Amino acid sequence: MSHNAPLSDVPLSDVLAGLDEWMSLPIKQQPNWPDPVRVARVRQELATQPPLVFAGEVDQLRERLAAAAAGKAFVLQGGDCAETFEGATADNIRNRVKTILQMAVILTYGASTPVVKMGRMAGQFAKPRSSDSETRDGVTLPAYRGDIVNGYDFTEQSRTPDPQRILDGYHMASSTLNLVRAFTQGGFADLREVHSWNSGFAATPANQRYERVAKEIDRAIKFMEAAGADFDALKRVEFYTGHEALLMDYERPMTRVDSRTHQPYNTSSHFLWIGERTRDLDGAHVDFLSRVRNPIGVKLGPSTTPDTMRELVERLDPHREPGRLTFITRMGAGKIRDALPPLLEAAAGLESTPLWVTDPMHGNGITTPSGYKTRRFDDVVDEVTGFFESHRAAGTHPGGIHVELTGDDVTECLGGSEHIDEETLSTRYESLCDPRLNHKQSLELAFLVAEQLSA
Ligand SMILES: O=C[C@H](O)[C@H](O)COP(=O)(O)O
Ligand SMILES: C=C(OP(=O)(O)O)C(=O)O
Ligand SMILES: [Mn+2]
Repeated sequence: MSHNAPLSDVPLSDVLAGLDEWMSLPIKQQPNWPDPVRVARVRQELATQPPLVFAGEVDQLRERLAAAAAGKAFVLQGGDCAETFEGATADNIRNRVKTILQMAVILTYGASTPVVKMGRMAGQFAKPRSSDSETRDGVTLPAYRGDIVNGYDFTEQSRTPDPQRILDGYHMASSTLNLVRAFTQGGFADLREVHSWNSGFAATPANQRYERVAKEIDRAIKFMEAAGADFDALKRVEFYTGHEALLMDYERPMTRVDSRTHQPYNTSSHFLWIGERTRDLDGAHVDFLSRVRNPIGVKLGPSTTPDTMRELVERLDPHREPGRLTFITRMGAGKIRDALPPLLEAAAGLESTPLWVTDPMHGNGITTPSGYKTRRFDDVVDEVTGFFESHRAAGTHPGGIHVELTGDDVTECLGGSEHIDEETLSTRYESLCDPRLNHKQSLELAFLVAEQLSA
C-alpha cells in the first residue's frame, strides 16, 4: 500500500519512519547552520509545541479546494513574499486580512462564485534564493533566507543562520494566526462590515469602485434582513493559511500524527506548497510532502514538461483524491499561452483533478537599472488573462489566483492606476524579497479577475 493512502492501513511505526525518509534524499535550499547540535535541540523543542492548526480544518480545506477544482469555487491566496518578524504587527496583519477580504468580496459579488480565502501568512518566513551568497562593496555574506533563518542586515552576525529563529518563527506564526482567527471569527469579517474594510485606505478609483460594490451588497443584505433572513452565519469567515514548505527543520517537527485518524498532518499550516526550486521528483521536499495529509501545492514554471507534471501527480496524488493537489503555475506573461495548454491537455488523461491556480508574479520579475526587483502590473494582468484563455480553450477550470500583496501603500510593482514608475519605486519599497502589489493594485487586480471569471 502506498504511503499516503487516504485510509490509515499503514502501521504507525512505518508512518513515522516514512516521515524521515527525506533525510536520505537530495535536498536543496537549506541553510548551513553553524551548530548542528543546537539545531537538533531546537527541533526537539519545536516538536513539543502545540500545533498551529487542527487536522479537521485541514480536511475541510481539502473539500473546499476540491470544489474549486470542480469549478464550483475560486481560491484567493495572498500575502507577503517574505513575512518578517518586525512586520507581524496588528496594523500590518489587519491591513492584509482586510485586503484579502475586500478582494474576496469583489470576486464573490462580481462573479457570483464562492471564494476560498487563504493567506500567505503565519509561516511564510523561509525563502529559497537564486544564490547562496550576496556580495556588496566587495564583501560576501550568506544570502538572506527569510527571518526564520537569518537577519536581513548585511553584517556577518545577522546573516549567520541562527536556529533560535526557528522557535521565534513558530511564535510569530502563532501570534499572527491568533489575530487572523480573532478577526475572521469575531465579527470583523462579517459581510455587514463590508464598508469598514475600506476605511483607513486612501480614496482612489479602485477604492471608490469597491465602495459602489459594498453599497450594493449592503442594500441586498438590508433587503434580506427585512425579509426575515438570519445572518448570524455571516459573522464567521473561513480563512486558511498557507506557506512554502521549505525549511525542513521547521516543517518536520510541526508534523504530527492526528489522534483521530492516525495520519500525519503538517500542523504549521492548512496548506503547504513546494516551490519551483525544490520540486525535484526524487528530492526531499516531494517525498516529505507526499506523506502528509494536508492539501499540497506545487509551483510549475515555464519549463515544466507534461512528463514532470504526470510524475508529480503520481507521487503527490496517487489516489486521485479531489482537493489533494494544486498546481500553481508561474509561467510569465510571455510564456503562459504556450506553456500551460500542453499541461492542461496532459492532465486530462490522468483521472486526477488538480486545482489550477495562477501565480502571475514569479514569472514576471525584472530588475531596474537602479537595482530594484519589480514587476509590471500589466504583465501580472496579462498572465492572468492568458491563464483564463488557456483554460477556456482546454475546457478546464481556472481555479484560483496566488499573489504577493500587502495591505499597505508600498511602491514595489510598476504601473496600476497610480502609474508607479521606476523613480517612484524608491519612495516606499519595503519588501525584503519580491515586490508585492499594494492595496490599490490588489483591488484593481481583483476587479479584473472578477471580469474574467464572469466572462
Ligand atoms: O520568492 C521567491 C524567491 O525566493 C525569490 O524570487 C528569489 O529571489 P532571488 O532571485 O533574489 O534569490
Ligand atoms: C519562491 C516563490 O515562488 P517560486 O517557487 O514560484 O519561485 C514564492 O512564492 O515566493
Ligand atoms: Mn516571492
